[in-house]
Amino acid sequence: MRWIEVGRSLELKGSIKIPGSKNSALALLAAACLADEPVTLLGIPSIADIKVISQIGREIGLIISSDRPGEVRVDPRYIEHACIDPHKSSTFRTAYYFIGALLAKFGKVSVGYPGGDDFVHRPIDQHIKALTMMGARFTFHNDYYEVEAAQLKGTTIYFDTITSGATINSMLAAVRAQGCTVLQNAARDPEVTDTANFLNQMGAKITGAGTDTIRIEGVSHLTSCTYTVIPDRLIAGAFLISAGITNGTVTVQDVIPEHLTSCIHKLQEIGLHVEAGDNFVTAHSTGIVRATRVRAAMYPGFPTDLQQPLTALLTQASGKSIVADTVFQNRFNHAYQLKRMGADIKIRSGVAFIKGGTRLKGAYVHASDIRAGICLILAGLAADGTTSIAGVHHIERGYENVVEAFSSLGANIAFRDSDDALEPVAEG
Ligand SMILES: CC(=O)N[C@H]1[C@@H](OP(=O)(O)OP(=O)(O)OC[C@H]2O[C@@H](n3ccc(=O)[nH]c3=O)[C@H](O)[C@@H]2O)O[C@H](CO)[C@@H](O)[C@@H]1O
Ligand SMILES: C=C(OP(=O)(O)O)C(=O)O
Repeated sequence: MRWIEVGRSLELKGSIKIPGSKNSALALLAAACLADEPVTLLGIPSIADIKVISQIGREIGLIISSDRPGEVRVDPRYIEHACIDPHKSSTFRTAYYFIGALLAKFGKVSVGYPGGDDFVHRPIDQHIKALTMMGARFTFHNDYYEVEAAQLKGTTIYFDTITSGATINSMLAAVRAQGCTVLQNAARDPEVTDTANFLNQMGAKITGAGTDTIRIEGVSHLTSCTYTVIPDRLIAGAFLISAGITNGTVTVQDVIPEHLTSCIHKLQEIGLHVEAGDNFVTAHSTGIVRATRVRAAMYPGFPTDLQQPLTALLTQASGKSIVADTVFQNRFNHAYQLKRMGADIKIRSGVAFIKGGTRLKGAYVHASDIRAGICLILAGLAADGTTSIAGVHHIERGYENVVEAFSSLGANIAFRDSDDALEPVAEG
């Protein structure tokens, strides 16, 4: 068994280069299947989810090679079939992008039900609605489902709820569909825009990505290109929050500061001094941590994926904070773990009420998903004693070298496994 041990670590200091975005990279790797020629992707993070999607790709005949870290060459010319391993599909969220990416070429795709972080209920009804409106037919089996379409046809789709996954999947399907597809009430997330930019660079005709109306004119051929994935705004946000909880100063480099706008404003409201340049953001603790209200919402709202790390910081605020998540209403597994560390949090009707100012103490805790894991690392940095975090495989789905990155800022943090001597990590 492996776990992460964190010792109290105050005043983190330094700079972190932010890797490419997990959520974008997953979409781009699937999108590469639409091309008729090899493409090169730069900035692809080395994380578990990418390894699984690459394995799936290889199993269907996609040739994926890499000469340098982050650089991935994808040759889609020899894809043989579109039967995606149901077991592997269920170990991460976005195997469904293979539907959008392969349906036009193969006429039939089979795929397992989506996995990923478990927030009780993550429906895919908007994917089904959009693809059905474009002419696809779904058949559901116990462990997998099949999607068939002799010819996808463009149409106007109004999403009942704003979803980045269904927006990206529909855009992928529309790229090689006949005629024009219009996506209304579309997600405006940077990962949607990134996918559209990559597709356009291959020759797709997509306009409006980044707004709530996206138009896609179907094309019959997509060419080779080299494209760099956007930086991971969610990793960047978590490191900025780490400055607040440790009373330190942390710079995130190679970021697009505009993608962090809601996070920057929230941290300023809480009391941090935040400075943004062309491609960096620095968060500097002023020693003040004010309580606040957070309503996690779809982009450009405060990201649900930063709600958990921010909650760790709010346990140290002066006063009572209120956190609601309008995207995943039950995304509070981390709160129960924080309570084991001494935090005073009550969850009522999908809202977390956090009484700040409690002294956290190290405990055995479990990361139930990626961001819960990062939340617990942050809490561990502020806690007395040693915090032992199990569920490391969840964290590794989304974070590259998380232990090395925090160590480089001065954190007392280490991987442990059952063979290690049970020496606690040092206290700062
Ligand atoms: C791999 C990936 O990119 N994951 C991100 C993606 O997940 P994912 O793409 O799954 O999230 P969505 O943007 O689709 O979900 C947004 C909201 O729409 C709902 N919904 C979604 C699809 C659907 O068919 N029906 C439906 O009702 C969801 O339950 C949720 O309430 O966006 C989430 C919201 O920013 C992030 O937390 C995840 O990190
Ligand atoms: C929810 C997340 O990921 P996924 O959608 O892949 O489960 C996340 O990255 O926080």
